[in-house]
Amino acid sequence: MVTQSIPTVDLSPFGHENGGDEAVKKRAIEEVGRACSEYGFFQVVNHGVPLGLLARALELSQLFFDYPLEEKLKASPIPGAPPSLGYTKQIEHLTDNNEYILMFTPESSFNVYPENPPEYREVLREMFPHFKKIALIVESIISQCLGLPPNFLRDYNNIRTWDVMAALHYTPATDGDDNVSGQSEHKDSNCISFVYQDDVGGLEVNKDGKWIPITPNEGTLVVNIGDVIQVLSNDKFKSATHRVVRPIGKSRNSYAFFYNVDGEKWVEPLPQFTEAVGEPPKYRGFFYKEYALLRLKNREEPPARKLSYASKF
Ligand SMILES: O=C(O)CCC(=O)C(=O)O
Ligand SMILES: [Fe+2]
Repeated sequence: MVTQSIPTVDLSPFGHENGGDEAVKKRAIEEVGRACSEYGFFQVVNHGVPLGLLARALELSQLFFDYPLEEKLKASPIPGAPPSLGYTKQIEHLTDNNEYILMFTPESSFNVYPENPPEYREVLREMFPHFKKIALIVESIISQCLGLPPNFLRDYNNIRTWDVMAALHYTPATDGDDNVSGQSEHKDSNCISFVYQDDVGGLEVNKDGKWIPITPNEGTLVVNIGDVIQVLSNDKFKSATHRVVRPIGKSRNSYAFFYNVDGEKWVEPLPQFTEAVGEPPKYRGFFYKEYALLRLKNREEPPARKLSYASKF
């Protein structure tokens, strides 16, 4: 049996300030386009995020999450701060068994950092702008493979205050555990997500009803399309369903960067994928903050276009 895997794209030609081989770039853009319409997922190598930093960040996560709960709770979110920045452990009775630290851009005063290990705070702060940089590159590639100008999504989505980074930890499943879920199946509501996972594995993407495991590789970042791109592109690119399965006997650490749109942003299928090509919009428009709130409460899909005349279209 051939094991399916998601496509891997080399980003080295995009790292140059003044160019990079145009033909190689064009091929990479085509590959990303195929991956986004077939899988909603791909992997990138030569992404420019220093591998030493990623490795150190995973080590520090392991040290932090190994502390007693009491120590970890010292980094609890400030009550009322959006959206629970700092350390959170999923409530025991929930299906998903994970704990995490969330942070906004290092400039944000809402962030709550762990005091220990002492180096952790600086490493978390250092990681964020690297993810942001790679997100801008991938965003431009996605604009191009949607047939839009390279800066289209960047101009549409120019407020960076809703980007979120998560350091995630999954406790090991035990033999005979009837729940091995780390994160149950879901789609990401944001624009584009980036995941760096340790060598334990467990991230899986659903394609045509089958779960494809994403094999960890220390040089690789996983990229997936979120609901915002699915809606803007009127389903040209799909936000793929994925999940995390907890491996037996091994704890797992990962980092996720959720490249987002601002809460005040109005999101609806772009005319390029509707009027211009004679396709009806598949979604009605929404302010992103309303959708983000809805997704916090439940795991609904983007609001489908209602067929009644009373709807927006
Ligand atoms: O931990 C991972 O590998 C993926 C996390 C994820 O899918 C999410 O937080 O939305
Ligand atoms: Fe996700």
